[in-house]
Amino acid sequence: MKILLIGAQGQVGFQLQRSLACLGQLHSTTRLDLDLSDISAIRSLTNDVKPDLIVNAAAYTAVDKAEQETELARQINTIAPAIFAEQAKKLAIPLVHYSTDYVFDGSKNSPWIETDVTGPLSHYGLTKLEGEQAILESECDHLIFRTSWVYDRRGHNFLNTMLRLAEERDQLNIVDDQLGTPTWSRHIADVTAQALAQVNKDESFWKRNSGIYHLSATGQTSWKGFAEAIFKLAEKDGRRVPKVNGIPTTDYPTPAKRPLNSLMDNSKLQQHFGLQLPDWQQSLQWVMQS
Ligand SMILES: NC(=O)C1=CN([C@@H]2O[C@H](COP(=O)(O)OP(=O)(O)OC[C@H]3O[C@@H](n4cnc5c(N)ncnc54)[C@H](OP(=O)(O)O)[C@@H]3O)[C@@H](O)[C@H]2O)C=CC1
Ligand SMILES: Cc1cn([C@H]2C[C@H](O)[C@@H](COP(=O)(O)OP(=O)(O)O[C@H]3O[C@@H](C)C(=O)[C@@H](O)[C@H]3O)O2)c(=O)[nH]c1=O
Ligand SMILES: [Mg+2]
Repeated sequence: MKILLIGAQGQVGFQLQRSLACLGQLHSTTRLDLDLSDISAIRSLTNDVKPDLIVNAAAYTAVDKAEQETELARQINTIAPAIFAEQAKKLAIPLVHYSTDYVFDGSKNSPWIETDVTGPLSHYGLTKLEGEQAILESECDHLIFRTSWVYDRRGHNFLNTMLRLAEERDQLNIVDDQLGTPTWSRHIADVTAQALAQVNKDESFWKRNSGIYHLSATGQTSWKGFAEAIFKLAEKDGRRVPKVNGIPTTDYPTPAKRPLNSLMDNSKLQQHFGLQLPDWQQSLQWVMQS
């Protein structure tokens, strides 16, 4: 099997290079090989590579900047996935894609399920939602994993922001009324590979399983709770850590609005693939020790 992996230098894409390696021959691209704002380049690359599967881990993920760079965010998060889906349908191959908790408005009092009504608060969330919709409308075989609060040792993420700020500041004000679940990019990649490993055993795999899946770690916290867990582990490691003050979202104005409740119910993932992620604190410990 030949797998075309897009976004191989991102948090999830980088881990996918490792996780997908045993499933087949990988053709990985980064921004240098394929600029996703170039529609004709997307079409010619997929036609040239002739993959058996496309995995798109690229995205415009700068949530606040997306409020300004609206058109670029739309090109990467909506148009590019639409073209991949169109190509997948044309070549009769499946597409794996990732989306976000930010498609929701955060108003629910319990974890979000896949069929809940969406209502993005930010332009990033809107463009990601429209990317999902384009894939569904294309009617290609697909898996869309909606994940949340992704972090890793490398890349732009909350963990690395906190470790950087710890060097610079004695105190940090962190919002404590946005709830969610930090999810290690390695586990997103592992779930992707383990779900795909089930394809060959099941002739009706795509017919039965095409759709959206929530995919986050187990447990829940706030951004303040995430920061405190990071600093607890960093302190054990002998690093200097700042004092963390909890603040409401209203005291931390940002260009993009974020959902108050980002919690995701992962039952559908368990039901279809028998897969689940460990508790977020366990994963954070592994990441910090690595
Ligand atoms: N990060 C998070 O917290 C969350 C992410 N997700 C979703 O998960 C998926 C993976 O995200 P994650 O790995 O964190 O994202 P990253 O931001 O780490 O990686 C995204 C990759 O996309 C690439 N990219 C951006 N624009 C272009 C372009 N014009 N042409 C080619 N490549 C481009 C980036 O390249 P470059 O490095 O050169 O900019 C980067 O390597 C995405 O669909 C995202 O929306 C969902 C929930 C949470
Ligand atoms: C740096 C900092 C952030 N915050 C708040 C702002 C925000 O509400 C929250 C998280 O900030 P960040 O900008 O790191 O996170 P953000 O970019 O909103 O993270 C999101 O990224 C996209 C791609 C997703 O899909 C989401 O799942 C989510 O992971 O923490 C503080 O309260 N204090 C601080 O010092
Ligand atoms: Mg961010």
